[in-house]
Amino acid sequence: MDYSSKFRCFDPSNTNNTISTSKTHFSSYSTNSIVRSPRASSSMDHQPIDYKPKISNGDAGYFLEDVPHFTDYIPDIPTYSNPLQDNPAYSVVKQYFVNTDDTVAQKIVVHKNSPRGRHFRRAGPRQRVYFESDEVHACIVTCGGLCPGLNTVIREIVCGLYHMYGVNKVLGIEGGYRGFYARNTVTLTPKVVNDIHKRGGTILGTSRGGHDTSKIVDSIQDRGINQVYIIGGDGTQKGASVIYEEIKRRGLKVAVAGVPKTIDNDIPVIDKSFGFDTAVEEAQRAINAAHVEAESVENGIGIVKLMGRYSGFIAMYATLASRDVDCCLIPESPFYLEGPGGLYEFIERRLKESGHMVIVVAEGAGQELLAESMRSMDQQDASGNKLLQDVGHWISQKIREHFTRGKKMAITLKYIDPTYMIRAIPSNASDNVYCTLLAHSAVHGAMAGYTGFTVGPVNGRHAYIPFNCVIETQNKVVITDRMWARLLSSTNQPSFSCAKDVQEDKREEVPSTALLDGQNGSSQGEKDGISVRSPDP
Ligand SMILES: Nc1ncnc2c1ncn2[C@@H]1O[C@H](COP(=O)(O)OP(=O)(O)OP(=O)(O)O)[C@@H](O)[C@H]1O
Ligand SMILES: O=P(O)(O)OC[C@H]1O[C@](O)(CO)[C@@H](O)[C@@H]1O
Ligand SMILES: [Mg+2]
Repeated sequence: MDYSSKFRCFDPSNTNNTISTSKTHFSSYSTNSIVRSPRASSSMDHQPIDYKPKISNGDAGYFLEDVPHFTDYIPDIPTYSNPLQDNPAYSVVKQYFVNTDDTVAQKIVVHKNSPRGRHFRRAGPRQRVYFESDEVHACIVTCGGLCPGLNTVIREIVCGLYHMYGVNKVLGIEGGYRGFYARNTVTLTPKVVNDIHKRGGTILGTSRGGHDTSKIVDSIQDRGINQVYIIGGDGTQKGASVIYEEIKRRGLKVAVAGVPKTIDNDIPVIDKSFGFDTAVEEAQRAINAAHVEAESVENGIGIVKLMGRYSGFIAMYATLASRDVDCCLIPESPFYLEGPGGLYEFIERRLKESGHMVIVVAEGAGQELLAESMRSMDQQDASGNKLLQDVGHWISQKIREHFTRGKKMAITLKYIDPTYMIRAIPSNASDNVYCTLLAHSAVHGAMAGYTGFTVGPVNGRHAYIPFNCVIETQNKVVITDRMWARLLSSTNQPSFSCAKDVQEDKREEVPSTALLDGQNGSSQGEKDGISVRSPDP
C-alpha cells in the first residue's frame, strides 16, 4: 500500500505566507519528514476552549452562526472544480451544488414580527473544493459509548470519499482518541467496510479518556492526515473542538469534521442523533418481555431500566411507543416513594386495578433519592463522567421491601436490564439512511474547506454547526412540554409534582410573547443554561 501523500501546511512562521508542499512517505505510525509547526505542551487535562463565534448579520434579526473555513487562516489557498459534476450517478441531480448562501433556520415556527434568528450554513457539495482527490489523506475515529449506526457512518465516510471524490487514502484510528498516539491504525477501503453496517459496535473500537491534544495533533501531522472525521458524543465533540483549535494554531490545512453520536439523544441543535430510533425500537422487546412476565402472575411487576444518564428521551419514547408501560421515571422528573402521590401508592392502586404493571426507569432517574439512601459514590469514568448508582436494582429492592413489609401485598417482581443490548446492535433501516446523510454531509464539508464543524439535521435540513453550539449544553426532556403531558396521559402515572408548581415554573420561565418550547417543530429553548428540545407538534 502506497501511503504517499502531498501535505500542504501553512507555516505561521513563514513570513511570505507561501504554502509549502512536501511529499511524504508513510509506512506505519510515525513518519516525521514533514515540516512541523509549533506544538502545544502535552496535557491530558481538558483545556478550556477560547471560542470566538463567526457571526454575520442580515435583515430582520437574521444571523448566521457560521463554521470556520481554511480561508480564515490560510491565505491564497488553491481550489479545484468538484469531481462530483463528472460523476454519472449524480448527473440526474438538477442542482449539483448547494448554493453558497444557503442557510438553515433554527426556528421554523415564528410570529409575524419575531426576529428571523439563528441560522446555520447548509450542508452539501460545493462547486469548488479545497483538495485534489489524490491529495486527501483522511482518518476516522470513534469515541465514547457505543451506539447503533457507528459502523454505517464509518462505511459511508469511506465510500462517500471514494465514490464521490475519488479519495482512496482513509485510515481508521483504533480505540478512540488515545489510538492516535498509542494504538495501531487500519486502512479503510470500500471493500474493507462493505458489510460493516450489518454489525453492531464500531470496527475501530472506542474508549473514554485519553484525549491528549498535543499528541493527537502531532500524530495527525506526522501521518500527513488532512481530513479528520470524529464520531462521538458531547465529550468527543469537545475533544474535536480542541483538536481543531490546535490545528488552526499550527496553521495546518487539516479539516476537522465531527459527526455527533449519542444514544441518549441529548445533543442540542440537531433534530435527533443517529441510533436513537434503533435503541427505542430495541427497547420494545424488553418492555414486551416485562409486560408478558407481569401479566402472567398475580400482582406482577415488570421493571425495565433503559439508558439515559442525564436525559430521559429513550425512556420517554420507548414508553410512548409501547403503551404497555404504567410508569416512566426519568432524570428530569424527580419522584418520591412514600406517602400520598408517591410511587408506592400508585403501584398499589394500579395493581388493584389491573393486577399487573410495567415500570420503565432511565438510568439517571432518582439519583438524588439513591444518594440519600446509599453511601454516596463520587466516582467518575475515564472521561470525567459521573458514574451512576444502579437505579434499577435499587428501585426493585425498595418495591419488594415495601410490599413485603407488614405483608401488605404479595407481588412478583421481575427486573430486566437491557441497557447494553439496546446500543450494541446494528442500526435499523431508517438510522442507516440517516447515517449515510450525516457521513456525506461531513465529507462534502471537509472537501469544501470547512473545518471545526459538526453535521446534523436542523428542522430536517442538514447543516454545518460550529462545535460550540453542540457542546455548551445538553438537551433534556422538558416536563412542562406537551410531549411529557402525552406520556402522563398515556400511562396515567402521577406527575410527582403538583399542578400549581408547574404553573408557577411556566410563568417564571416564559415571557408572554415568546414561543413556548415545543411550539417550534424540533424547537430549542434555553432554560437555566440548559438547552431543551421538544419535537412536539
Ligand atoms: N472537555 C473535553 N475536552 C477534550 N476532550 C474531551 C472532553 N470531554 C471528553 N473528552 C474526550 O472525548 C472522548 C469521549 O468522551 P466521553 O467518554 O464523555 O463520551 P461522549 O463522546 O460524550 O459519548 P457518550 O457520552 O455519548 O458515550 C474521551 O476520549 C474524552 O477524553
Ligand atoms: O458503560 P459505558 O460505556 O460508560 O456507557 C454508559 C453510558 O453511555 C451512554 O449510553 C451515553 O452517554 C449513557 O446513557 C450511559 O450512562
Ligand atoms: Mg457524553
